Formats: sequence, structure tokens, C-alpha cells
Amino acid sequence: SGDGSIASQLNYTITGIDAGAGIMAATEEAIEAYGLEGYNLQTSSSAAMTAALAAAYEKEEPIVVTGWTPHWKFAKYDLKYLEDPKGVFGAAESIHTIARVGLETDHPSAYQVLDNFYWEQADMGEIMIAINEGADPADAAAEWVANNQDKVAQWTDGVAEVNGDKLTLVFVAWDSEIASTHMIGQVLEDIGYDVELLSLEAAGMWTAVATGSADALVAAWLPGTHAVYYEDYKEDFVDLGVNLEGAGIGLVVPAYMDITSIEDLNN
Ligand SMILES: C[SH](C)CC(=O)O
Repeated sequence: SGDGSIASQLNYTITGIDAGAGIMAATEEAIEAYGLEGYNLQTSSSAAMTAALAAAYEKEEPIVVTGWTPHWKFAKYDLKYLEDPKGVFGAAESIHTIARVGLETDHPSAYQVLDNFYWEQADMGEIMIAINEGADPADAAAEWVANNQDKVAQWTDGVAEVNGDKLTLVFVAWDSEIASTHMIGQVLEDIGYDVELLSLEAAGMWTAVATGSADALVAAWLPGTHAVYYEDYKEDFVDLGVNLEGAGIGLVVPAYMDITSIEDLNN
């Protein structure tokens, strides 16, 4: 498979995303734990990572990216997670909804909807794929909400409508969270809130809710990926529980690469 070692074919590079993402800390830990001599973790963004993946995949070139599930890339490309025998990337993750202290008193309807919010990977996937195929995130979210009123009703039934109260939801521009945040924002708009969506880096997102400058986030990857943020702020927010199960993070390569484990990156 090409000349030289896997490491040299990869130019000793793991293509990452934004620096504050938990997957980046986990990857730095993996470089250490697996003794990936000479490797560097390239910091960029979720969008830049998927652009690099598309370019490499097009030419069947070697690439290893910080990957996560759910994500549209698995529907678009033939990819695989590298085995992680040392368990650095942890087991299955869930995505949680986190509200600021005081939200239940100030905006009981929003609190109730956010507390009820729970959906499946396939639901998130529909919106992510529509956005990847060119739809504006707000349009893709509105379309999904319009087509899934039965699911939305499970979150909003019995919740009092409001008249223009302002809400701020914060998120990080990861494809999964662009989808979920636009979707729940649309649901809150539909019951009368004036919702602002604010895209921040991971630390800023957690800080905004913990300081009360934002109302909620639906982008908390737990128990492992965002453990640092959860521990830093645990007295300063309300964990409304899981909104999506069976998520996961790890190192992902195209299936055309004949490696199966993170350990093989040293070959
Ligand atoms: C990139 S995953 C959506 C979350 C994280 O790694 O912080």
C-alpha cells in the first residue's frame, strides 16, 4: 500500500478539528498512549476536517481524522473507526442537554421542552445530510420539524406557548450540533420564543451557560468527551439528561486503508 510507512504516507498527521473539542484532548492522549512517534494533531475546524477528508477520499489518499458518530460522513464515505485497544476514546457517549441555573423559573416552557427533548441518530442524520447536500441549516431544521410533528409533540404537548420571550442557545459548529441546535431552536420558536443561536468554541459554549449569559446547550458529550468542562462547572448548570444515545468518538480512516487499529499508525 504505497511507499514507505503508514506514518510517512500520512505525513505523520492526524487531521483534527477545533482545539477545544474533547476529541482533540483524547487524540493527544492517544498519541501519548500509543507512542505515535512524530505524529502531530492538526487543529482546524469540523468543516476543514471534512473538506480534507473529501479531498483525500476523492483521490484514495491516506488520511486519519478525528471522527464521531452520529455524522453524515459515514453515510457518504466508506469509513471505519480504528480499534482503540487502550480505550483512550472511551465507550459509548450520550449527548446531554444543559440548562443555566434559573431557566426553569425564568422560562418554564423552554425548560420543559428542553427537558423532554430526546431523539434518535437517524433523526439528527436526516438534518445533517440535508445540510451536507446544500440546505441552509435553519431550512433543513424547519423541514425536519414540519415533517416530524408527532415527535415534536412528545416534547411540546401540554407546554404553554409564550409571546416573544428571548432565548439564547449556544453550540459549537460541529455538524451534529449545527443540526440539533437549529432543530430545537425551531421548536422553541414554534411555541413563541425569539431564539438566538450562538456558535462558540467548546469552552466558550460551556462558560456561557455556566455564567448564565446563555440559556442552554444541547451539545454536551458525556461522560468522557466533555468531562473536563462538566467537572469545571458542575455546580453552575442543570443537566437535563440525554437527548441522543449511542454517540461515539475515535480516529477514523477510509476503508481503503489497510490498517485496523490505532497501533497500526506506528507501522
Ligand atoms: C467533536 S465531538 C461532536 C465533541 C467533542 O469532541 O468535544
